[in-house]
Amino acid sequence: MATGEIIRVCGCKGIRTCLRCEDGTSEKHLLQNNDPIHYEFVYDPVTQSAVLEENAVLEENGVRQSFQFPGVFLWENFVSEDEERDLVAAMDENVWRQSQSGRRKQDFGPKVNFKKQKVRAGDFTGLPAVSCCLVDRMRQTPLLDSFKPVEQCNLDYDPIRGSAIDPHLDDSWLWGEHLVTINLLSDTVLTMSLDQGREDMDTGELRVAVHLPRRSLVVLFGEARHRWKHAICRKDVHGRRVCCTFRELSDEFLPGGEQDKLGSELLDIALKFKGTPL
Ligand SMILES: O=C(O)CCC(=O)C(=O)O
Ligand SMILES: [Fe+2]
Repeated sequence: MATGEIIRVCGCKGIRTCLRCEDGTSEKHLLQNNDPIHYEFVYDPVTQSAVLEENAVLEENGVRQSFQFPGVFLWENFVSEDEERDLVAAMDENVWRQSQSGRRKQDFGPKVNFKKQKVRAGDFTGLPAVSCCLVDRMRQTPLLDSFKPVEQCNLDYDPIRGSAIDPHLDDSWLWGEHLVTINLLSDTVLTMSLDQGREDMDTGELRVAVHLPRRSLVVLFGEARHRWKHAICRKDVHGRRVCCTFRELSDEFLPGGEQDKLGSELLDIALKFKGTPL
């Protein structure tokens, strides 16, 4: 080991931290407290709009009370309580690997190098057997009727580890239009954010809280997929939370695309549902 190299007890790298590596000697976590001006909205699934939170007195800054927020689809009670218990029990039979920001993960998907834009099957053995009926069920809604997941990533969040995921956009070179997540074991909030605000508002950051009930499924597509970043804030993890995110292929890997042969090989593996985590 090189002199001065820090031995970390967790999966964090670079600017990411969790409660285990914020030991008081690192000042990196202070970065997380520099909270610039932002405006808080709440997503209303009935009107599919973002509504300014109560008590917010922001109108004098030219901030609107609400705006349409397309690209979020919420399916409450997607899994039953019994299914939730069985799904998590099946996941816990497999190893959880340490990941960044206090998360743990299990991956079922092809071997990808996003920087070099290279993908191959590698050791991928397919999505897990327990997901077969979940995928059949999600395809019953028109939005997902042709959804073919090629990757599943399970994440485990725990308030004791300070688990979170920073605001980010998912890759769109390999992954397609719909990001589908099943939220298990506790309610949480998916925080959507737009750094520059909207043209018809002033310049502060905008945040829209999408409340995710336990056992619900959420789909991000359109603007909510490509323009708005998404995050799970540490303050919104109240108990153990496990989620399963399913991703489909982008057009480049679908019939007629430049890499359609590779795409169909990967889908053949994925949809046999015989996978074990990588
Ligand atoms: O935990 C979640 O619901 C979101 C996870 C996520 O955004 C990701 O894995 O890219
Ligand atoms: Fe994401």
